[in-house]
Amino acid sequence: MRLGTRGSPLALAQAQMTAQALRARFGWPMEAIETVVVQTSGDRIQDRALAEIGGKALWTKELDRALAEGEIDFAVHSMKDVETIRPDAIRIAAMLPRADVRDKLIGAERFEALPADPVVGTSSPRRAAQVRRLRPDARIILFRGNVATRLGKLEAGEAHATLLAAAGLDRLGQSEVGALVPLDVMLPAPSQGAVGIETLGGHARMLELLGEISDAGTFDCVMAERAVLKGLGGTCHSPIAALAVLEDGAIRLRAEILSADGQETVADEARIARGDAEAAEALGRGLLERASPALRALFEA
Ligand SMILES: NCc1[nH]cc(CCC(=O)O)c1CC(=O)O
Repeated sequence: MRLGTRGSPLALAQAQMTAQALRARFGWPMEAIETVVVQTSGDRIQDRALAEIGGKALWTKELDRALAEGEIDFAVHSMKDVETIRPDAIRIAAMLPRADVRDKLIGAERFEALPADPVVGTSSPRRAAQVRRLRPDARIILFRGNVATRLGKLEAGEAHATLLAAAGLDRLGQSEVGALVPLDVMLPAPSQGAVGIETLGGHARMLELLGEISDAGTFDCVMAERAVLKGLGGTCHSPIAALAVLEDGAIRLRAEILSADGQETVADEARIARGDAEAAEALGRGLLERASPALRALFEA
């Protein structure tokens, strides 16, 4: 079976986790799964913000094509990097159990410990807005590239601090890096910490096999967060955070949108049934209805 993945160290680590989960579940030998690395435009273009160059499709379109053309049987993605609306032929077949969903601050123990007028490197509109909410004196500079590249920029003194997902650091064996940011300080991006596996909707055997290693709780929570994004018409231009967690058989869903300067936050929370995408979408739409015209405009681009 051929597993398609991007070639970044994080993507390769996630691909290995997925291959290992399949081998363990079915008792397959090492050679049963071949890893096929597909370079994506997102990996090639490093000097501009994702939002500027075409959004999340840059991480998926080459893998989508490899699936469609039968070069790979399934593709492994960070769910955070997978657009809300997928091509008709492609199905999210499974998700691995979710890791730590929180962000980590690297460069200081807490935001309050940063010097006056701190320079913070990130390319995420959500993180930039959440940082500015806490530290209006912060200056945000663009940090892109893989995890090692970003840590290298920090090391080189280009910024006082940066933010990375704990999940990515953990998967790269760098759990000791950075300080966990509490959820009430920074609600994570929709789908943060989740690894998803896609295949063709017409590939029945693959859908069935992948279903066997899927974590149903993670799947339902991440789908709820993606539905919030859909309700908002959100893209990677928009500062959006959402987190769903299982609670007594249902889902507790929290979400917020922020103005770029972090001075306006609209947040909401609801208990919804597992699988109720409509309720999650409605929560997203509700945020927009309560936003100022200026904030709403961020979502109409
Ligand atoms: N946008 C890049 C990206 N996509 C997924 C992760 C981390 C792993 C995850 O959230 O599952 C990262 C890096 C980061 O935000 O630190």
